[in-house]
Amino acid sequence: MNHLTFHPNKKMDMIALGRLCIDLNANEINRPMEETMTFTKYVGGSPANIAIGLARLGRKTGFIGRVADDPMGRFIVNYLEKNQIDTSNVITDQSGAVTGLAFTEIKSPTDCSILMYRDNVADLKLEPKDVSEEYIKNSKSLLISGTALAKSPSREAVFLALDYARKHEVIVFFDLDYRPYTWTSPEETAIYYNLAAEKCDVIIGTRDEFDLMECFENNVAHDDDVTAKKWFKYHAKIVVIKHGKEGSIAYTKEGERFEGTIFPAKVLKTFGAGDSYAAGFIYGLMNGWEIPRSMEYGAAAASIVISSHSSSDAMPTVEQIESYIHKCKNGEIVTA
Ligand SMILES: Nc1ncnc2c1ncn2[C@@H]1O[C@H](COP(=O)(O)OP(=O)(O)O)[C@@H](O)[C@H]1O
Ligand SMILES: O=C(O)C[C@@H](O)[C@H](O)C(=O)COP(=O)(O)O
Repeated sequence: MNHLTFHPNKKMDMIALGRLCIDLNANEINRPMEETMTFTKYVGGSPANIAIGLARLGRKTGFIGRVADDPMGRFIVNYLEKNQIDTSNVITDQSGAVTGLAFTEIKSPTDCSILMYRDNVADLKLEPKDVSEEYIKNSKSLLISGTALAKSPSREAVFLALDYARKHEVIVFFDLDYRPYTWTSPEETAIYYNLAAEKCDVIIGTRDEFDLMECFENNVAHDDDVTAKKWFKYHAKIVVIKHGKEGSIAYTKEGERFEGTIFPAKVLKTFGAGDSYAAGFIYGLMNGWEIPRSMEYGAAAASIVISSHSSSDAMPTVEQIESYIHKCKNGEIVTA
């Protein structure tokens, strides 16, 4: 069944909007931050990671965002360009804002945390005037991430991009990507997340993220079916609820429900799972695949990334995913 219709005659496959940051991932794994001495630098930020993931899979991808006018900002733009991501709509901020940093602590493969430095960050300085109607019109899809809704003017820029997408039949993916640091309160988050989600075709989030959005509702059982149904009254065609190593569940407006399993992984760290899952899943949908096959691709991409040191640089190619799935099905890769 064809759940999404991507416009066939558009130049770009996906434009991502929002956060372009730096991840500093601990080199000394299995240690708390207090004892971690060295880090490796990567491009980071959820929408950046997803765009890199989709570009690695061969899709034509672009970005709308702001970077700081500093060497970190230039590192990000160079990296996107090296990965064939169009940066014509990435603006260098001149307000003195800085690049957002995420230091990761890997205490154990299952106990990871992220320490974010996000005061006066360039990505949240994105303005409505930075969002080009023409650029969005020429893309088959738009990806927004929840963090870009955290503050003005980035918040207004997201809503303008959503209006342009609706006007020009651009499919919108919403990765909820909740990061508490930049929000004032859970209530504020819920209100803006709900307003944005009403306009999106595909909503992807963890159970915790949907719980946050439902803070004014009565879904005490945290029931995925209830969550998904709500969105089909609006614009959504597909809702995906992720459950970490328990896998994921996808719902469609037509009433289908698909359970996605996971692939084995030699887990180094858990972050990066969601972004790689989104890249693989979106790739499948854009190929016109059925939802279970798209979920399988997302889950395989996630297993590859959580078995690697980075979230962005480790994004796999089609060949890597195919080979991973093949090896798992042959029993050559098993959970560590
Ligand atoms: N420990 C794990 N082993 C294998 N796959 C995993 C593991 N954790 C997550 N995944 C995969 O990554 C997907 C997204 O992970 P999840 O943790 O739910 O998202 P997020 O990283 O956004 O919190 C899962 O649906 C699953 O396919
Ligand atoms: O999103 C960030 O700013 C940090 C990411 O780059 C980081 O790699 C990460 O946390 C990925 O998150 P996930 O894919 O949602 O697990």
